[in-house]
Amino acid sequence: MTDIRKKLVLVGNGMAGVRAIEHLLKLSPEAYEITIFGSEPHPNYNRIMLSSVLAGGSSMEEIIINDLEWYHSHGIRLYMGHTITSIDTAKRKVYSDKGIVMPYDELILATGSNPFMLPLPGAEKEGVIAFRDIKDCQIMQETSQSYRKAVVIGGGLLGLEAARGLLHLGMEVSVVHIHPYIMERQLDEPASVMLRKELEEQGMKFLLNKQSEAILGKKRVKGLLFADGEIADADLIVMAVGIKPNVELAQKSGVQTNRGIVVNDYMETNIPGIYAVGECAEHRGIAYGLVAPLYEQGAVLAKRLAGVPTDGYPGSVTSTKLKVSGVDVFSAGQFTERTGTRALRYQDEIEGIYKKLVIQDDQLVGAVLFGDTGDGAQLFSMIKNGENIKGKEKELLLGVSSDALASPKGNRLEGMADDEIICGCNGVSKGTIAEAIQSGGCTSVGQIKACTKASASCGGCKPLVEGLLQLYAGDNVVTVKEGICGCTTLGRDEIVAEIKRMELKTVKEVMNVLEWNTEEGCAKCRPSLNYYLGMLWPEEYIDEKESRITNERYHANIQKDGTYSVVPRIYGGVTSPAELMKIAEVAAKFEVPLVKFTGGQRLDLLGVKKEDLPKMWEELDMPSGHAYGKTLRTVKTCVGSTFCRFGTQDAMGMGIRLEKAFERLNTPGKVKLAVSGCPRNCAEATIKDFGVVAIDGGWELHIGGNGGVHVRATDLLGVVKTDDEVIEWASAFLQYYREQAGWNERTAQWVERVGLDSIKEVLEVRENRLALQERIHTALSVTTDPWKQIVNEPELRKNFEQLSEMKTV
Ligand SMILES: Cc1cc2nc3c(=O)[nH]c(=O)nc-3n(C[C@H](O)[C@H](O)[C@H](O)COP(=O)(O)OP(=O)(O)OC[C@H]3O[C@@H](n4cnc5c(N)ncnc54)[C@H](O)[C@@H]3O)c2cc1C
Ligand SMILES: NC(=O)c1ccc[n+]([C@@H]2O[C@H](COP(=O)([O-])OP(=O)(O)OC[C@H]3O[C@@H](n4cnc5c(N)ncnc54)[C@H](O)[C@@H]3O)[C@@H](O)[C@H]2O)c1
Ligand code: SF4
Ligand code: FES
Repeated sequence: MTDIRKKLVLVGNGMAGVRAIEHLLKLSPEAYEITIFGSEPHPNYNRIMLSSVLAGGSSMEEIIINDLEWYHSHGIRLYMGHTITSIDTAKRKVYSDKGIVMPYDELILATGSNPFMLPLPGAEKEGVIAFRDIKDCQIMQETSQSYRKAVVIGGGLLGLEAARGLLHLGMEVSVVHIHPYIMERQLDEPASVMLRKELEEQGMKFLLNKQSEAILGKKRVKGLLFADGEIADADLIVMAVGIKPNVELAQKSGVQTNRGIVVNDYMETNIPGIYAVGECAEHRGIAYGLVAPLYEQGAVLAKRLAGVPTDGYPGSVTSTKLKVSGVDVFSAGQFTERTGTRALRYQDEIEGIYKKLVIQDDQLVGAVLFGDTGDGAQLFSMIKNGENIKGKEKELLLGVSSDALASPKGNRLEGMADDEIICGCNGVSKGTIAEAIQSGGCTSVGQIKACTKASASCGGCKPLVEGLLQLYAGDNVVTVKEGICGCTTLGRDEIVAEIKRMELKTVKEVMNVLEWNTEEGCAKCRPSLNYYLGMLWPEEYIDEKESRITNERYHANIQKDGTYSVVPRIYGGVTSPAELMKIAEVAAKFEVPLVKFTGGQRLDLLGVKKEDLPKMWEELDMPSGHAYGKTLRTVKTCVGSTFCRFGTQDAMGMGIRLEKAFERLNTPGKVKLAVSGCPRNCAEATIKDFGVVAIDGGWELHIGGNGGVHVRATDLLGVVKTDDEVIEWASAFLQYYREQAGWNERTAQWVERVGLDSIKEVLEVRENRLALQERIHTALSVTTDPWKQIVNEPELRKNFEQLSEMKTV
């Protein structure tokens, strides 16, 4: 019996083309007899996940989207490893390089892109490749077995993901970039600089502002020569300098091309019956290079082919997320300022967070997030929907949680149309996820991932998927435990318990024994492990300087212009004319551009050059104020009974005693204390981590307060009579916090998480307090003043000054 169905041929067995076919099969499963040709010898796979394969996160098998059984079960004829070399548009036939001639009624061109290869002399040498397909991935894996040095040309998304993968494979990796800062197409300069520093900490080297001139070597690559005459040694060169739409077949067959194959809003080319979709298509002058818009195009094309009415494809706003473990970078829309736009920025160099929102006519038009990208998906949704955000700008900058999204108040998710794409990487709509929860019974993000593929690639959509879970599954949501970072599935408590149980003593040992999935860890887990090990083995553990954040390594806060600030300790905020004169002299001698009183009652000398730091510390001859670390910062005091007529206790004396007792203590997050001499509370003790307020005949002890972004008033821990009791309770509280909280968790978050009662229960038992006090004494007994140590140890000082002199690339 002859098949009377129309013949549909797809050229290009990649992500966009096959996605269009999947849609078509849903809309009109019997309409076409389908044939697919693909040059690659594989079924359709998730190209996005090649980065994950290279970085050791997925296997080749795991990235197959449609296995051969899928083609078979849908009656699709598949020619793998066949390249279509010509089209006879008059006779409606395509010709393959292996001699197949296939007639068509409708033809889809989905030929994707070709990587752009710099036409450098020597580019044909062995060991010079792109990063585009499974074959490239395999070459990199094989090369890493016998060679050491890799150079990646191009500091864009692809280049950085390739570089991370090569690091994982054990190679030394240098990224060559033509501009002064990386990912300039997605990031502004501050975010780019933060990203580069983070990647440098993971082991990547950067050669910026470099123009590649020639590839050196005989048969195989040996090095890369730059226009300035410098040479980078290389056993492997990966070019990742952009892509160009693959239009060759269309061009020679008379289909109109420009940069890409020119299509209208229905993905139709100038030749009747021929369509183009994906990276090869140029729509309204744009050829997209990310899957989300390509999937949107595929959905429109499928409707067109199925005869289902559609408004057509309007074009897309795009967002990107770098898929490098331990680094969170997000960028969307129009992220640079131009006439008529306003920008809001938030930068926290200590926590490594940068956020920028670009606003035009009260609408969010672009965003850049670094370090904390949890809100990326929501912000992107707002950019796409053109929502009016007047009055909410700051709230958005500081962060909206997924709870807020799902709540009736912030019902952004509720208001979203069912066909709006939630997961751009995998083209999963809100409706599909809702169905998986409501009809498919999914109750966790993992189940939704398995069922719909949403959140299976870059993970950027996870907050939205969580929001939908809350919206549709409510109380049935199963929260799946997550690791402290992408390098492990273990949570904080499990890690601490295992370190204790197995007596693990170094960061490397923990990573090996607890089977970290990255070799070097990341910026989240390395400092955490360093802290936990120091907390558990105070007398044995040698602090790993390289696992500390930058400010803690330099013992000074880096400022936005690259200079540092120096804050000496002034106990309880109480100083003297002699001390003030000394600070003034040092400030004048080193031409410090700004001297400022801090909120914690001390003096901040700002704008100090890196190379001046040890000399200034030496001349000041004062202890470090630790204004940069996760440790005791300040103890703010009021004048108390010494001068104030309302004062009932000596607030200054108590503050100084507390500061001397706990200075230099390593804590999970920074710790601020305050002491007020009466309940008028002029020292604002009730927004501190540990606040002491004098009352008649004693002291109130308050815990878990915070100023800053999320203001939290303290909880009352208890009331004590004597000064010694204040010290005993403060010691016990701080040590309990040290032992129980997660690294980077402030007391306010910790108290909120575990509850005041659970803390009281432990601390109200005197034996517990004394044991905790003893342990805090041990921890404190091994600390030294870092400034003095550097000043007095020539080796450290030399290293420090050499470090200071190093040029930042
Ligand atoms: C390593 C890597 C990571 C990426 N990460 C992301 C990411 O995180 N997020 C994101 O959105 N995008 C990412 N991308 C981009 C994304 O993979 C592409 O946008 C997407 O794959 C393009 O789909 P396509 O179908 O248009 O082209 P392709 O997937 O390239 O498919 C085209 C197919 O057509 C075949 N073909 C070409 N010409 C012919 C012919 N004449 N005959 C037969 N077959 C032919 C090609 O061999 C190819 O298999 C990444 C890309 C790479 C390489
Ligand atoms: N996470 C993701 O979303 C992701 C990951 C990988 C790839 N992709 C997509 O794959 C495609 C290819 O990625 P890409 O990074 O190659 O493209 P790209 O165009 O985004 O970046 C190329 C980079 O190379 C730099 N460059 C250009 N010429 C250079 C030269 N001579 N020397 C050094 N640097 C040079 C450019 O300045 C640019 O930053 C893009 O469409 C990208 O969006 C996306
Ligand atoms: S808190 Fe009380 S003692 Fe301290 S300065 Fe204010 S009024 Fe005086
Ligand atoms: S958006 Fe990348 S996995 Fe969903």
